[in-house]
Amino acid sequence: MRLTIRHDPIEVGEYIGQYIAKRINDFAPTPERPFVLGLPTGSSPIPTYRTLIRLVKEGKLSFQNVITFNMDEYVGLAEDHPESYHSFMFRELFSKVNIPPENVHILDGNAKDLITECNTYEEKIKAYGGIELFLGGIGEDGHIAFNEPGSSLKSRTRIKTLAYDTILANARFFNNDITAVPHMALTVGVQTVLDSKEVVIVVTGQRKALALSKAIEEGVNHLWTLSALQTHPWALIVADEDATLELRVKTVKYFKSIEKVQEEVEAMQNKLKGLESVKGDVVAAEAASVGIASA
Ligand SMILES: N[C@@H]1[C@@H](O)[C@H](O)[C@@H](COP(=O)(O)O)O[C@@H]1O
Repeated sequence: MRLTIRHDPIEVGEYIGQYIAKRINDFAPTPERPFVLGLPTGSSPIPTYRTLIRLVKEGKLSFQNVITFNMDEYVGLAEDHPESYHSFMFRELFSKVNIPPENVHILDGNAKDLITECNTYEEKIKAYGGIELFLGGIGEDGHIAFNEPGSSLKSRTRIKTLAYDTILANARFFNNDITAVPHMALTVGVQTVLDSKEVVIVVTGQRKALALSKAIEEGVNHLWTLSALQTHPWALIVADEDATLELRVKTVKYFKSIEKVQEEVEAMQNKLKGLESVKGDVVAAEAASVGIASA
């Protein structure tokens, strides 16, 4: 697992937005081979979504061949309620990028048969060959998606009762009226997230500091479900300075030093690539001068 630290939520959003755009562009998705992206809601990913929207507007990124699967949705909240995750995603991202509506998948919290809805969701993900990159946030109690403390780390998409802390935390979106916050949700499971090829987690703000330390400085534990990420082969957490407040100085220094080394290695690789392409040009020019046609 890597931890990258940026100054504030805006810098975190810029970093993750650029990172995702690069992954999509390097993948070069086509209609036959789309890029499958998992997405979260919440306030934390908003700066990332703003970066993605800007990159699309600048012509540096396209969602034409991107398929999305959202993490979760409330049960029993009308789809057009301003706080439903359907409304959130449309407002914060989908209405502002060139994603075909049929490429978007969000759990239906009003489905007649919620269990079938969850099982079908898992099958749809599988049918696309799995998720390439899952972007996620965390709750203050360390939950990922709506996998509240005590969730099985092997869990899959299912119905979950929300923890009281989560209901309280989300009341800010419902005029601070906790009775208005749905008490149940459909959510992808911890294992659904772990099954994706790559996981990127955004953690910003002091509110998340304890959860971050529990997730990365202690063992894998179902009481802090994000900690399951320690078992993932390709995981990245991007945090702002405030979110690191509960981490040991040693942990922060360690991950910062790793990032520095990584940057040096990348700079060296780019330099070598540059040298190789210059070498390639020289060879091609020499070949042309002695009449060898290039293949
Ligand atoms: N189900 C969502 C999570 O996916 C999200 O990570 C969390 C944090 O939200 P915020 O980013 O607003 O703190 O909120 C909800 O619980």
